[in-house]
Amino acid sequence: MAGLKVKNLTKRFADFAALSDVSLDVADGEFVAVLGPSGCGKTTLLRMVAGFEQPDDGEITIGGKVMSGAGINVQPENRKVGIVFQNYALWPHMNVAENVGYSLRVAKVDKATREKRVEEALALVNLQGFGERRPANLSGGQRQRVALARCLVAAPSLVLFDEPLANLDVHLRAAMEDEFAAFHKRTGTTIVYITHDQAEAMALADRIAVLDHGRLMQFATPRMLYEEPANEMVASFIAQGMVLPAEILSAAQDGACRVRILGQEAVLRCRPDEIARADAKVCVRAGDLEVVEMGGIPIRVKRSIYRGGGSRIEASPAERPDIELHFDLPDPARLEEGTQARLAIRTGWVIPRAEGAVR
Ligand SMILES: Nc1ncnc2c1ncn2[C@@H]1O[C@H](COP(=O)(O)OP(=O)(O)OP(=O)(O)O)[C@@H](O)[C@H]1O
Repeated sequence: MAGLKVKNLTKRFADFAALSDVSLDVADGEFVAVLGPSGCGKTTLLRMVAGFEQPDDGEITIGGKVMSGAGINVQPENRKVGIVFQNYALWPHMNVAENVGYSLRVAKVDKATREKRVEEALALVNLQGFGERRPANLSGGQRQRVALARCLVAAPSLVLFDEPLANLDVHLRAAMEDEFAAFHKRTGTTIVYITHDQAEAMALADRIAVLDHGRLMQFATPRMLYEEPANEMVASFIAQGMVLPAEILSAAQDGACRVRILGQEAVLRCRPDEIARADAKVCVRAGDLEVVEMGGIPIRVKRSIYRGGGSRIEASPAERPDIELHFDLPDPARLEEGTQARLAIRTGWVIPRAEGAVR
């Protein structure tokens, strides 16, 4: 296995920058997800790591060896990078063992070694004994596991997953998430997992790199992204955070500061270097808001959506109809459309000053 270092990577298509100055350090054996909205540059990054595309600037190192960089361009087949695609494209006329062993046959590996390595690869994905089956007689999840075994048989030093679950139904996705997590634990393979599904990234990855418009917004653990987003993009992208204007009334003390938000004072978590300022933005989440009888922010309910066991309420501050708030109201409480209520902010995070800060 091997780590991956991406340094100041830039890729332009004509004068459009698909990736700008992206740096990532993936440790040996780490599971990293690359997450971002459509068109943010995920696939471009993956294609460059795999060697299908050359960067305009920057360097890619795998296992300590420079693969792309000034004057260097190691061919894809020599990078020892395995890729599992969304569209697993198994040969329908070959059985599972033949599919998995195909690259070894092309490389003229002898039959006995081939059979042993195919058996080992199938064992890694929990498909022992499936060698004789045809792809048509497998479930979608089993086919995806064959695709994984086919990539593992070449003993890659790094495995790239390109939205591998995008074609599967919800139940199968959950089961495959468990499979991938178990596979990673069992093998310690270094994994870079491309997805636009944040629940998937949160569930699987040790760390997540959030991309937007070709730039790295934040590279941190799932918990850190949720609790301490580095900028407004990450705050609103992860778990539908609400970004609200605020005034910081006191500098940070023990990781918190006093803040005025929509006329209400609250104590929020913040970076240790936070200072009093008028132009701040804070991130609050549905669970940070609570309906109160007195005080709080006066709101008007716009919509109530029943979610089983409670409702998701969408509302706006009475004084600021342009701002969208949402929170969950457990049964039996009800707040119908047009109702007025009051909301207290129990906690939240002061978004750091530096735009696009990366940690
Ligand atoms: N060969 C190309 N020529 C011109 N523009 C390209 C090319 N490949 C990608 N792009 C552009 O670069 C940007 C990033 O594309 P990329 O496929 O990396 O995004 P993505 O994050 O993988 O999106 P999605 O989740 O929709 O697959 C997009 O705006 C895309 O249109």
